[in-house]
Amino acid sequence: MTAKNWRALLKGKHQLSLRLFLILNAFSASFSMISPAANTQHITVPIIMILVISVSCLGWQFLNKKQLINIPAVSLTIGLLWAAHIYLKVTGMPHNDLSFLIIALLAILFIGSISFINNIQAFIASCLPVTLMVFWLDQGANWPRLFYSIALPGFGITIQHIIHKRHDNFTRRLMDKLLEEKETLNDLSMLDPLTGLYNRRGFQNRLDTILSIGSGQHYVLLLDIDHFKAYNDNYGHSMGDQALTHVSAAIRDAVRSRDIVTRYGGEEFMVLLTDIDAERALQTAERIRKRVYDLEIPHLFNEDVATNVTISIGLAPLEQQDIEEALRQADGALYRAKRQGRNSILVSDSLLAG
Ligand SMILES: Nc1nc2c(ncn2[C@@H]2O[C@H](COP(=O)(O)OP(=O)(O)OP(=O)(O)O)[C@@H](O)[C@H]2O)c(=O)[nH]1
Repeated sequence: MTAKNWRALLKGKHQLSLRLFLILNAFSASFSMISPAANTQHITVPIIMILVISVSCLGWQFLNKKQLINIPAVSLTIGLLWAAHIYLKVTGMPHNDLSFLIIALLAILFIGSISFINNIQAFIASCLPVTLMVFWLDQGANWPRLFYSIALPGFGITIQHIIHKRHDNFTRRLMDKLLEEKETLNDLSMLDPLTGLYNRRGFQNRLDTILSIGSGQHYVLLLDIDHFKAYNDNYGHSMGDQALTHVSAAIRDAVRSRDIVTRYGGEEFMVLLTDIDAERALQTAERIRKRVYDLEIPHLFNEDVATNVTISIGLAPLEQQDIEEALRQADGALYRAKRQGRNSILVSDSLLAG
């Protein structure tokens, strides 16, 4: 998951909180009209607007699931409308009703805190207008009680917000870690564990990238260790593994970083020389052959070839991005190199014809 996806997930979570906020406000506005907390004007313009806005936003969100509603704007608007409603109610009363003010304040704080536990800005936007209005209407007569009514939920939501933030951060870190490990596993699944070279999957992955860029001429080398069965049979499988590792490193060192070196089979390697001409490709093949020879890994059973480990190489051009055909041509050249005495490089018929 990318940081972008994470942000989208958080936005989705906030939109869900907004839905709860709208439902609670619609419910609360309807209830205030049917069963008002004080016997003054029941139905005010602000309370009708709260109901209309809440229901409209809910309907709009239901119809346009992918469109996000501006949460601070909606919560501030509803907060201001509640403040206006309270003002109209209180100014219609013969004297200030503290219990009405406290019930109104607690109701708004309850809706804000239960909906926006993970969105402190929206909580403030929805509750601040009412809080200021209630303090202003009370004219400081009962400020300790009002302050207590705000301080308690305010403290609660702050602590809950911190806990939520910690949970979110923990989940985020956990996901980053899992993502990192997935990348590592992905990389590992593209590498041969013995030699550290690309395996066929890794090769295909790199090849796709190179072909999509699509510039220059590329050449394929197929390389095979000579009489490796005899090496294994006489020196043992574990020595065989060591020889494979050294040969792999020699091949890797003999080419450029942009070339792709692959363990193609047991003791067979493939190199894709990228963006290179035929002459340089042949020179590179010769450099590889010599590097392996110069390793001087003793191989007394290399029959008539040498007394150390050697490789044979087939070289073919990659034409029209047809890797299968290039490999077939390189394999033919490798086969002939083996028949003609090994420890040598032969080029494909297609290259000779060209
Ligand atoms: N030690 C070791 N040996 C391997 C591995 N993979 C393949 N081999 C051996 O490589 C040998 C390949 O032998 P062959 O295909 O008969 O060819 P060769 O003996 O090299 O003869 P030519 O290719 O004709 O020169 C087999 O003995 C395989 O067991 C490996 O991972 N480790």
